[in-house]
Amino acid sequence: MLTLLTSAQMRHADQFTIVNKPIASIDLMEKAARAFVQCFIRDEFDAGKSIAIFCGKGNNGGDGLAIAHLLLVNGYENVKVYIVNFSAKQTADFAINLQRLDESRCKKAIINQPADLKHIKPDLIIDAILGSGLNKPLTGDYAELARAINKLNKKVYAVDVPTGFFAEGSLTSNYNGVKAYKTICFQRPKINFFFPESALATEKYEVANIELDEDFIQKQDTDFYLTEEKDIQKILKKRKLFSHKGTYGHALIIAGNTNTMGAALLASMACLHTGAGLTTACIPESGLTALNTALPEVMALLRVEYMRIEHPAKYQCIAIGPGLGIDAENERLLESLITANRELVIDADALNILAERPDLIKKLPKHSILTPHLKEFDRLFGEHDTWWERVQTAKAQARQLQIVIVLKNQYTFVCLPDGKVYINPTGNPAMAQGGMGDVLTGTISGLVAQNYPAADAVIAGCYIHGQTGDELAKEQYVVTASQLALNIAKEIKVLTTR
Ligand SMILES: NC(=O)C1=CN([C@@H]2O[C@H](COP(=O)(O)OP(=O)(O)OC[C@H]3O[C@@H](n4cnc5c(N)ncnc54)[C@H](O)[C@@H]3O)[C@@H](O)[C@H]2O)[C@@H](O)CC1
Repeated sequence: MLTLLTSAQMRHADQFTIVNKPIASIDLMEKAARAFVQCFIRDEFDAGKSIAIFCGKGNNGGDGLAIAHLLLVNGYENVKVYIVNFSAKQTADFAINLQRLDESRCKKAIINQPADLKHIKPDLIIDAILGSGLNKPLTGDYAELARAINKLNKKVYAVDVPTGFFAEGSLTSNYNGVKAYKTICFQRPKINFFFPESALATEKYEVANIELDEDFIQKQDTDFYLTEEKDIQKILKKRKLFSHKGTYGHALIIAGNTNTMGAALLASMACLHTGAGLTTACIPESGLTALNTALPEVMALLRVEYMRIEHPAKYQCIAIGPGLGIDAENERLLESLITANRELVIDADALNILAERPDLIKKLPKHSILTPHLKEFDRLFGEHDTWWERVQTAKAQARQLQIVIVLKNQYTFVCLPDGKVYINPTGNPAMAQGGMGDVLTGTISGLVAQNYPAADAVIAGCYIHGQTGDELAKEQYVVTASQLALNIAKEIKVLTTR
């Protein structure tokens, strides 16, 4: 798990490295500039392009000056630095790099006001005006300058963070900073890169390693972690010799209705391909033929019969919700399962039923797993203006109710009962189609059935689900839910044998 740090924590990591490595602050800046240039050159190898580097007078600007020098050294002829002179304050490292640049043949100009930008027509822009030192929203000349840079409509590479972008905390939808094509940030991604509103500030990001003290960084107290492939490899177990279907658990998927039987099929299919020993789908009678035809390995239990079962102890996992419908009978069923105090995987319509029954939310069995998307989440826990606020609520509810909340998005937030948030890095827009959530529920259920603890099942389930989609998207414009379900077993094999 990669710890994700706030800007203040990153500053501590910088300082710790400077004192303990030891390395002079100016040399660390040089290292950052080198790391940036290495990434930049990989993308933009045409040394003939004209590059405008906008530098503030803090350390972000200091990086920009060092980058200018290194680009010249690397044969980029048309580099020009624009010093943004809106404040008299400058840092010591900025001053040293300015002196170094004065001694080189780099072209330089001063921007005293945003209007000075009028006649600039570069091919590329590097934004090093304000970095992680941002302490208030952009106003006045800075906001004006950001607007003018955006109006140039050029490819912008941001150093560490785009000017005006807060690395953590609530992001508003009226972002007024520099809009970057790519942000090359140092050592760690910023927490806010995983929040949807960041799309207004940067299309993508790349992390450049500047050799800060990793031990120190990993030990920082944080609520945010980024899941890595090696974490999943540690979680997943190989199939055992002499094992049989009973070894891998029995999952009950309560899903589907007259017009939504597909959801039950998709969740059951994913559960099967994730490796549950037995999968039973609890469905309405109208879905029997479909189930028996499409998924011969899955057993059927008619919903009316299930109503009579009082002790669902024979299942290692019970999932409820995909395509379920929100009628009174399903509400009674959900209530009886919650009252039986068995941990559940709760999705889709079961979440919608819960949203109408706050009394049931309070009684949710500990270690239950909720998998809402944005709208389902807000129905459950109230409207939120920003994703940051939404994730704060998810963290608080997961802790208070001692449940796992899987807040689904491009980067899914897995909120655990201990208050920690694990951000899932896999998945892609080709997966944005109906049925994907049903497949995720089935994947998580398959792992719970195999006796993985709730947190492991969810962290691994989200990763496998996204990774399977990423592999398919390499060759496809869109990935359908059933294709994804069918490919899960292949991806788990890759993860357990790599
Ligand atoms: N040794 C270090 O600390 C390292 C720092 N690095 C760079 O340093 C950056 C951080 O540098 P700084 O802390 O000097 O800060 P910045 O260069 O981001 O900002 C400079 C100053 O701008 C002012 N400011 C903040 N918000 C403003 C606003 N809305 N309008 C106008 N002025 C505003 C603040 O007073 C701040 O000190 C990182 O993003 C990174 O690029 C890298 O060189 C790696 C090493």
